Amino acid sequence: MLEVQNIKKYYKVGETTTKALDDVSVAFRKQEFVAILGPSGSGKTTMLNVIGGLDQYDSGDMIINGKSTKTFKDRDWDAYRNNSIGFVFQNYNLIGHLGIIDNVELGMTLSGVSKEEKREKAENALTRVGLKDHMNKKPTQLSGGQMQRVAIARALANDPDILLCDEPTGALDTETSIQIMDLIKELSNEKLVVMVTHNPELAHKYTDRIIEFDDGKILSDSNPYTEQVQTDQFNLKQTKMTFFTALKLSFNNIRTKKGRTILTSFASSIGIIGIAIVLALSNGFQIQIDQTQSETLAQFPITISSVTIDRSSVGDTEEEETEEYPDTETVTAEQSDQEQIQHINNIDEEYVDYIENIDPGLSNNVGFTRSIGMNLLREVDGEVEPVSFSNAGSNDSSSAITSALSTSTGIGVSTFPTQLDDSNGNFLEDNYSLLEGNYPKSPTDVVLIVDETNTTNIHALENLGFELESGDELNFKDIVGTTIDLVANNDYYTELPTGGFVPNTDYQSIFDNENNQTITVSGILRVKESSTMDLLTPGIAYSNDLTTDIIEQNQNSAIVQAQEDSDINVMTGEPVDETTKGSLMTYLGGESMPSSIMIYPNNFEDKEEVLNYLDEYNEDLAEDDQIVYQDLAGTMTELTGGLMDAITYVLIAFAAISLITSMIMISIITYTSVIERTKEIGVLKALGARKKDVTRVFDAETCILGVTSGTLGVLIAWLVTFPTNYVLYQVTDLENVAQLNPLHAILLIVISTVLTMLGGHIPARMAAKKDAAIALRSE
Ligand SMILES: Nc1ncnc2c1ncn2[C@@H]1O[C@H](COP(=O)(O)OP(=O)(O)OP(=O)(O)O)[C@@H](O)[C@H]1O
Repeated sequence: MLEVQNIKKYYKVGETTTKALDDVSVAFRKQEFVAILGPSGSGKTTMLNVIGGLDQYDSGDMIINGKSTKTFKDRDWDAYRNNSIGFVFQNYNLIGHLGIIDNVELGMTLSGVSKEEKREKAENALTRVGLKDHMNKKPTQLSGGQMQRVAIARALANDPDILLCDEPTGALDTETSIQIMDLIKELSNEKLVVMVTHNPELAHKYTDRIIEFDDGKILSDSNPYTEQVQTDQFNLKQTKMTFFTALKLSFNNIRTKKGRTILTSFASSIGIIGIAIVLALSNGFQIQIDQTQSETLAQFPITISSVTIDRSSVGDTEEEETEEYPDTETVTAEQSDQEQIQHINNIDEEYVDYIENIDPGLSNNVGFTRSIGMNLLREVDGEVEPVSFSNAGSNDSSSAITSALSTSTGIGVSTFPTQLDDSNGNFLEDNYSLLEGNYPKSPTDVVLIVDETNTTNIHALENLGFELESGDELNFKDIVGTTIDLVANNDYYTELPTGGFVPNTDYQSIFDNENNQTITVSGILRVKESSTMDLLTPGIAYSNDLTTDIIEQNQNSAIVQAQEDSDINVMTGEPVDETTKGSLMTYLGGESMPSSIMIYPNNFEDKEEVLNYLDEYNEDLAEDDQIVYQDLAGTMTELTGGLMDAITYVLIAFAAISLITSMIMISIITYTSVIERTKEIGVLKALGARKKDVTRVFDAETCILGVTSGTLGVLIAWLVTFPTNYVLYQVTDLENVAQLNPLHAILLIVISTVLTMLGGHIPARMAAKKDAAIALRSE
């Protein structure tokens, strides 16, 4: 059945070598009761541990059912202990946090026996040792004798061939000892029982065979046996503990130290709480910022002006190292910084076409600004007078600033955007409600824009010929239907014999000209409350088509032709430079290209694609030919977004420090737990647990701790968001700023679990490496 041949087991500590087993050879029968007797330190326990596969011999061989164990790997030894061996120890070695039945089932749990079978076998074993009525107790609720019975039941439960008992009655009184010995004697009728004892009397009374040990050698053997050659096939069923079993085992253990677990989880959740709150706040702030941005910034279009600033070139200009306060007698001529970053966009027909081809799904509205002068006349109270669609007062300098602002921001314009796709909504109808009259139907229909309080610019009305004081109220009907004559350049300007031009001042006669087009104020529009595109400045607004029509009509007019050929202002006779001439030509309608283009993306998200589309145009162009656009909203978003990100990262970094601290703490706690559970590790190993299984038990424990602390952290952080939001609402009027993203919450729990498991894994590995024999000897 079992035979050891020339087994040696030496322990080397420092200089001294202890020969615990010194060339021991002995064979055991399949069924007998063997006592190993000997003085303390003679090697009895070592012999038992070697036979039981808890300790490995240095040299020699052990043969089980004819099979040599020389080639045994760790997992074979684990399986051997689990399948073939039952251990009974002097001090019982029950696992305190498990119930009696769980202790008995443990070996079977390790080998993956089904729940029902396990329970049945455990109950049978407990019945056999006479503990049927105590099955539901905890080990601590039993007497010493009863505990040893549980240990015997545990050893029996998996029905091993060999029962190894190390001084099973050593801790018991005489009467209880007798009961236990009777029980073991009974078991020896069906199994090989090897019992280590100090007590020769007990050995002689109960056992069939006495082997005496001294100094690691066999002194005598009362009933030697020579093993016949066995042909039995020796098969081992590998043990395997599932992670779930490990979890259950650890959960039971953790349950016995609730207070410590709660405190640990809370302490290690602080890092998670910190990160979760930072994330919740930054998430909420970002949502607020994004909302505000997409609401308010959507109206900031992408602007393309003929003269613009090339931001990308800021800082590009090569600053030569120039000496300060030099002694030279020369002056260096250099362009100003502004000039260096100024970029002239050559907006030509090709580019305008390119813009008009933007996917209407991305941006359906494009505004073109053409600073053109219109020759307008209106009959007021029987008298014809010149009027204009301008908001400028008679001596108003602010209008220049407003118009400069509107060309760069796209807000406060008078030309409503052109729709790229007519079938898809209508800019005016979507954003402005009609108070009176009609939405414009033709290019010659203009509208009066009023703000939320039905107020419009007084100059807009004055310039149309209405006589008003500030604060006066005008009936809708007095405005809607007003007609204005638009006069062509050729009819409006008179050529002087000198070649100069002057506006004809006989308004009545030009007014009666049949060539004139009639412009009608078709309606009064007010911006809708829901509108995110409040672009038009209060006053008269007209379509881009009207300006292009006027340009078409006037492009070949006499005054335009004359101005084109001349370097003096044909109206004033003053000499003009290129730029002034350019704006003069534009004013007279001689320039058909817009001075600026504003693209209004449909929403904040589509803007990126529009920008890509614009970038594509520039791809193969030389730097000077590129069209540079301004994206004011983008610049602002980058600023705020970047700032928010930076703040978030810094705060998370701080919170992460506490996460690392808690990770270290968990390692220490796991380490303590490993020390505390050393005995348990020994027992698990004696029952056949693999290294992996032991690691698993502790990994499972840290896993539970990680999940608990992560969940606790997220839960606390979530609860904290309520008072935080309340306070923030009181202080800033912003609602629900702190919002814990569920995805972040889950991620944090996962991070907490992974980190704590990482922190606990090293102590867990240490536990697995513990020598089973040493672990069992520990107190
Ligand atoms: N892990 C170890 N490291 C070093 N020496 C050890 C180790 N384990 C046992 N020994 C030594 O091996 C010898 C045999 O020890 P063992 O425990 O087998 O003796 P024993 O006969 O069972 O003694 P006792 O009856 O007191 O339990 C002893 O001298 C002991 O000091």
